[in-house]
Amino acid sequence: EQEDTPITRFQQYLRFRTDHPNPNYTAAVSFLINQAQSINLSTRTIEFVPGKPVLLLTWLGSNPKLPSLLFNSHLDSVPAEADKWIHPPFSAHRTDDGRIYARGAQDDKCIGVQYLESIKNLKSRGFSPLRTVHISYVPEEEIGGFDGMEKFAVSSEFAELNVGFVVDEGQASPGDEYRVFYGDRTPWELVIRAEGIPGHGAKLYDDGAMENLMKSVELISRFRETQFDFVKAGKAANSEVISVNPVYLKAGTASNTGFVMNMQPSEAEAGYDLRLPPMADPYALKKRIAEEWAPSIRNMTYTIKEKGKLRDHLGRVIMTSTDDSNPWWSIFKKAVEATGGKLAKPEILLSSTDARYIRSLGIQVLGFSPMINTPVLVHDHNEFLKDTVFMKGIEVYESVISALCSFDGVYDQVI
Ligand SMILES: CSCC[C@H](NC=O)C(=O)O
Ligand SMILES: [Zn+2]
Ligand SMILES: [Zn+2]
Repeated sequence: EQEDTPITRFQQYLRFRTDHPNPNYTAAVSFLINQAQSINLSTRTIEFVPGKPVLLLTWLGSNPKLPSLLFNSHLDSVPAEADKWIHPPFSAHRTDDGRIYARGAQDDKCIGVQYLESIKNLKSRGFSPLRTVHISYVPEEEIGGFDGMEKFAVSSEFAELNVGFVVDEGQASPGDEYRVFYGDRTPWELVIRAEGIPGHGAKLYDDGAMENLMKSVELISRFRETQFDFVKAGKAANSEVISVNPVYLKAGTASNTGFVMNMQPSEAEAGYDLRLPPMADPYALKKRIAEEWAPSIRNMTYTIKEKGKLRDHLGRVIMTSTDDSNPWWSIFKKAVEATGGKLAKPEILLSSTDARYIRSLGIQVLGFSPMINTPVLVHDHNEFLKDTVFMKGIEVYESVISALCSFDGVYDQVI
């Protein structure tokens, strides 16, 4: 007979194929609904986009008028190159020394199961919450959250939850202090295009498209170096500077065998993954792009797709305060410490999570995944989490959830 333990339940959840590019959410959501019903949580599925469900679980508080708490995770994961893994990425194989290998083991199916397991334990001890606790499972985070959290966050269903404070995913910590994140970087998809005079490949002339584009590519590389130098000099963390990384180059005239080699093309284009930390000045950067990186005098144009906002509706920079003026922070910190854990200095996250959509509503979010002594393997081959770390995480959430939902203070929105 198959065992049924928190670990086997974690393994079951990891085996659902919610990896991109074709995540199947149906089976994973039914599994979670079953788990939730077995501990008497109410369940609700909302499809803002058909086939892309948001699952919402609720544990009603004794004072449901108080702003609620939301614990969020995403259902989807990035793809895995199975042949490059030492154990198949969807087998959730557990080694003799307790490593559970699976895509999603760290990012972020661990927290999705830990939330449920910790509530199960709290319930079995007879604990009941003062504030209502919600758990959400959203689709599409890994590809930007546009059909997931972005729509959920602005929905009437979300507004009705009256959320006061949110905990979302964080990242593993190789050391023995838990990492916690008070802000994300905002992604911009930047494409620069150059047009120019076409001509014979043998001729030297000004204003060719490739020449125009390459000048910009060099300028952008130089800017990238200045940002990276701050990091290398120890003046800023990687996540505190603007990163701009080339992700594609497109130019040339196609031939049957590849490219026509004696023609200088009339169009050329480059794409960048650009990330802005919350404290960056988006206007200054846009000016730089317009005047230096894609100036019309060099026949250049550009598009920026902003995948999230840097400021809330009142124009405030979107960050969660992590000092003792914020009672949610103090309660969270003490709750982690009560389990014998220590928090590292709060950080900005290098990448971007769904937390940015909630922060842009003016609601505070901390990014937290309780994994210490664990190498950071998000989106990497051989992603794993140790069983002991997973089990300890359940205990940490028991402490965090019970402390936050017992907070009876009046300071419900301290930004
Ligand atoms: C364009 S938003 C993409 C969101 C994605 N999140 C996790 O990796 C990221 O690249 O950070
Ligand atoms: Zn994630
Ligand atoms: Zn991810």
